[in-house]
Amino acid sequence: TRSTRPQRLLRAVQQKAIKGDPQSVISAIDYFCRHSEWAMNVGDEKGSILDSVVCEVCPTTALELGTYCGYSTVRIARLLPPGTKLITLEFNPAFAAVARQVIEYAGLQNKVCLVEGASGDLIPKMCQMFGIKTFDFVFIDHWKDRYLPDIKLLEECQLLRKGSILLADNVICPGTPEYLEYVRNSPHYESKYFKSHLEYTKVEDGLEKSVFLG
Ligand SMILES: O=C(NCCCCc1cc2ccncc2s1)c1cc(-c2ccc(F)cc2)cc(O)c1O
Ligand SMILES: [Mg+2]
Repeated sequence: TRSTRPQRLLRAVQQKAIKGDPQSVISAIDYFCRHSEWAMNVGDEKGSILDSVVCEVCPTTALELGTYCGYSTVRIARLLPPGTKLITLEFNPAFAAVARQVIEYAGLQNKVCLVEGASGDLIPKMCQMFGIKTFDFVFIDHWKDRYLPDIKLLEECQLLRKGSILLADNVICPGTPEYLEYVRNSPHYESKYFKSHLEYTKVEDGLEKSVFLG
């Protein structure tokens, strides 16, 4: 049977990147997506904004909603000091299977815990599954209509603390209007928009960074 796009992306990593070198994995995926097939990774332009926020926060506990092929997982995990854990949730088993191999190729499997399932089911189990009290950093990049319900769920489960940072992808394209309206008008968040472009295109998109004020 024909291969899938995530499988072709993984093959590009295995053929072009250096095992154990996260930067070469990132570059191989970006090259594949620019020159062979577009894929919905956060990409290099928004990816460097993601990098700067992760470096500023220096999280000890981090959550990613939406793993896909593991591109942003590798971007985040490569910046985390030893002893920190990135938990990443993926709904689609085929995406998760590819992401595990991409993360392992980058040599970051010891810093990442990939959990398969729906965010709405898994978020309430974070404490019992991982003993996580609160997340310092959350990268939101899954179903666009789940952004708002899932941050409300994070609040309800008391998984956010004063100063927790949320960084949301695609707030313009495909767009998350209800989420934006909420974090920009809620007294519980201080929000800032980082203008950029949809990965590998000239279409406007951006990241919204929101600090939970408690
Ligand atoms: O849908 C996108 N991303 C989510 C995939 C959904 C995967 C999920 C993970 C998970 C984990 C736990 N619970 C539930 C879920 S659901 C997405 C789409 C575009 C795009 C932009 C323009 C286009 F023309 C076409 C696509 C660009 C992007 O950067 C994206 O991130
Ligand atoms: Mg995205």
